[in-house]
Amino acid sequence: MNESQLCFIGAGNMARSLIGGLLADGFPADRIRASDPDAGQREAVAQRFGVQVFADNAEALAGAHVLILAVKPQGLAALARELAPQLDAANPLLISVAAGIRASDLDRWLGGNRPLVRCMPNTPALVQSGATALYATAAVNDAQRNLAESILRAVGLTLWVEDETQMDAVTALSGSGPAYFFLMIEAMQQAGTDLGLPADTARLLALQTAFGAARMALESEDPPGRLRERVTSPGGTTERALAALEDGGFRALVARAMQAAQARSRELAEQLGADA
Ligand SMILES: NC(=O)C1=CN([C@@H]2O[C@H](COP(=O)(O)OP(=O)(O)OC[C@H]3O[C@@H](n4cnc5c(N)ncnc54)[C@H](O)[C@@H]3O)[C@@H](O)[C@H]2O)C=CC1
Ligand SMILES: O=C(O)[C@@H]1CCC=N1
Repeated sequence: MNESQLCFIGAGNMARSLIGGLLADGFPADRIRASDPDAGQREAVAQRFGVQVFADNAEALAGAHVLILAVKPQGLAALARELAPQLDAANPLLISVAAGIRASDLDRWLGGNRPLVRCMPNTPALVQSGATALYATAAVNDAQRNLAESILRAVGLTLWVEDETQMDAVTALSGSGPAYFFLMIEAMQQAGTDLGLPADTARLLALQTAFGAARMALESEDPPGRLRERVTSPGGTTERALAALEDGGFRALVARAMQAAQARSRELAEQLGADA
């Protein structure tokens, strides 16, 4: 991605996470532009990251080699139709981060046969600890595939899926996943406070424990189940806690949550993809 100019269309949560992660990786701010109709969003991005911002998408994308479409799925069809006539001359690589929207629908809205990569990143990209699955359409050549991968790899782990339908499951797992862990941290912090700890102590212990467990699981050759067993002394405290979680249907609840997210991703594809 050495000389590439990147343009983010939509400067909200996901764009900011990607921009922040790219800058932390050493990507120069003067090669990133962002556009957003919302003045508050533009100001926030310009102030925080020092990138050039635009109210007008056409102005922002001039000269860009890569366009990252980071608007809500509901706004993607209208945006793609607006962009289509402006893409012919430069033929930039397009990267969509939108949940649900199928590459074939987006490609149709963009005028057809565009080099288009659909991906599902997550917000820990901000701290270069993201996880992104990518899917390329037939119009994407090897150089463009490498370019898309290098952009997302700069902010965390990347992997390609060859079967696009898997993107709905990826969205349910890693796209939405940070929110599940944040909820767990919130719940543990609250429970710690309720058990009598000062709020700051409960917060720090919950955060460091989540971080330590994730890091240990990542770095260990043992599966998480084995690591769990090593915390669980027979007749001890963890055993009681885990029994309460299992009795409460924790695993089934997680499965239900992810099935709901996958179903919503499919539903978005059906509802919004029908837009001619
Ligand atoms: N937030 C997350 O954790 C993740 C979000 N995504 C995807 O990223 C996309 C954006 O989500 P968020 O950043 O969370 O939403 P957001 O609402 O924070 O940001 C979207 C931005 O797009 C702007 N926008 C709307 N219409 C526009 C247009 N025509 N041209 C330019 N900008 C326009 C809005 O003003 C807003 O600032 C969605 O499609 C979502 O599915 C994907 C992975 C994770
Ligand atoms: O909640 C959403 O729809 C987006 C996609 C994955 C994470 N946030």
